[in-house]
Amino acid sequence: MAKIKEKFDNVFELDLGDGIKRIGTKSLVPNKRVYGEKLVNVKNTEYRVWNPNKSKLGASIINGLKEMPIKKGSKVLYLGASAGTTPSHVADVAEDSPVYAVEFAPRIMREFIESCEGRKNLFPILGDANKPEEYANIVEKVDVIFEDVAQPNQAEILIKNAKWFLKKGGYGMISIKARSVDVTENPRVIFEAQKEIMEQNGFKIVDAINIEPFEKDHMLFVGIWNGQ
Ligand SMILES: C[S@@+](CC[C@H](N)C(=O)[O-])C[C@H]1O[C@@H](n2cnc3c(N)ncnc32)[C@H](O)[C@@H]1O
Repeated sequence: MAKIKEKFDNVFELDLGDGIKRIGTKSLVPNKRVYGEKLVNVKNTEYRVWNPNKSKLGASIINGLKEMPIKKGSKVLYLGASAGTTPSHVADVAEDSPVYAVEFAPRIMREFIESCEGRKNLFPILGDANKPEEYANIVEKVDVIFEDVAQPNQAEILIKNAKWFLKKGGYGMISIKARSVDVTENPRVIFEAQKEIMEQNGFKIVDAINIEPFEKDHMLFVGIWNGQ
């Protein structure tokens, strides 16, 4: 019999009795898988197992994220939605609050739109995260910006979007892929440099998680926005 414990708001530790550490979110759309994830029923509630190999946010939670800024009721701007793996879990956590999810590749966007079916709080936006002004007519002020775009200017994209959309005291969460910045440089040097860009532009970094072994040379930073 599976056991369940709430780790963070709307994020659950699932014990399926096999000794493997798993987390999950309540299925907002029961019986619907987004990326082939396992569905587990406990006491008449269905949970989707959050696969850390396919989600950097999932990996960060397994690897010891201190606090989860995305909670029930958080308004979220998600940059780099891809086909919706992590955005779907974020939408489960936010529950009845909007998650605006930006993706710039039209082919992936079509898959993402399918995964949004039935999810009343997940809003797909075809757009370039470098140009927040282009979706400013859709997105409102948010509590959290989550970014996973794997681009050379990752930190700058977060700052640009924070200036438009992040509430003062809100959180920026960013997955930094060292190889997208510079394949030849030592990843630690890149992480420090990206962190410094955030600190010099209005973020106070409060958490930093290395997400190996799930993803090589990736860090997740969490920062509080001072509002500029
Ligand atoms: C690593 S994948 C994201 C995976 C996704 N966050 C998840 O966990 O399910 C990065 C995505 O960011 C998108 N992307 C890259 N640059 C972007 C930009 N400037 N604006 C919007 N999307 C972008 C890519 O097309 C790709 O789908």
